[in-house]
Amino acid sequence: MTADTGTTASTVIEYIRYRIPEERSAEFLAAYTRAAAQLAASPHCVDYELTRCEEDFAHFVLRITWTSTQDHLEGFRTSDLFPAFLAEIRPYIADIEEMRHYQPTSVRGRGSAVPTLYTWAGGAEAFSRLTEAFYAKVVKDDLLAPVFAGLAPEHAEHVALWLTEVFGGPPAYSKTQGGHGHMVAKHFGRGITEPQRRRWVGLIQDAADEAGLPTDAEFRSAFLAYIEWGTRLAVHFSGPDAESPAEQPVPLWNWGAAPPYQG
Ligand code: HEM
Repeated sequence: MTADTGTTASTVIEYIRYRIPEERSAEFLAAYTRAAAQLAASPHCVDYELTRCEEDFAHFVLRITWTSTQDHLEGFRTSDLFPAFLAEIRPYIADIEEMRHYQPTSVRGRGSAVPTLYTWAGGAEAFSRLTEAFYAKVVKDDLLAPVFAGLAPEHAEHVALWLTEVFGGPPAYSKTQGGHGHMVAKHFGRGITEPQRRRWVGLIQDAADEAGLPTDAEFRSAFLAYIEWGTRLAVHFSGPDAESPAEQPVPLWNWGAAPPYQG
């Protein structure tokens, strides 16, 4: 899954370094503001950002993530968008100091400026409280009790470990139980219905309230997005057409469009 970064294995990052004399920097920025409309419209462009050096105002770096080098050179450059783009930036071509494509390496990640959903929720104890409250409801529920008949005593804690890992906590589920494929396989053949899925979604939200998980809009919307995604996968993989998925890492869920509010 690439939801975390919005990029795929073949994406490439182009860096263009400019040195623009102070007296031309305003027109340079204005030209790029217009040229950016062509990048924004290109299906080959993932994202772009023009930055200016704090220590030396003459230095600018434009970073463009392309879906691939070939898509940049043969897709964007031969597209209808390119002539308008080139017309804007042509006056600055002689000011380019470097223009090359860079491949990402495995050295990448996030710092801790934004807490993980796991930390925000209250850590491992919060997820244990959540699944305990949840399965206490499940075993009394008319639609779900039959699905979970003969539930293993460790089930609630396993699901807590899973959620802990998905929301950015320690990788305890994949270390002690298995990866995504292992978890998905637990749902094979169970024939989960849409009403049962809906009830699961409703009860886990009730359990989140009861277990004291944060109620802010940003956390709950990200939490619910995962629950929607996960329960819909569970229904799919419990059905007659399900095939074993290739083993893949546990999905790492993150904040949605709204980051946490830290007043
Ligand atoms: C976000 C949604 C879901 C998550 C994160 C989730 C998580 C898990 C995990 C981690 C396991 C394996 C537990 C273990 O290793 O012992 C499991 C098993 C199971 N899940 Fe889910 N699940 C989800 C949705 C559902 C839904 C919607 C249903 C049914 C309505 C369901 C029914 C079951 C059943 C019956 C098992 C097997 C329990 C057993 O081993 O006896 N799950 N689930």
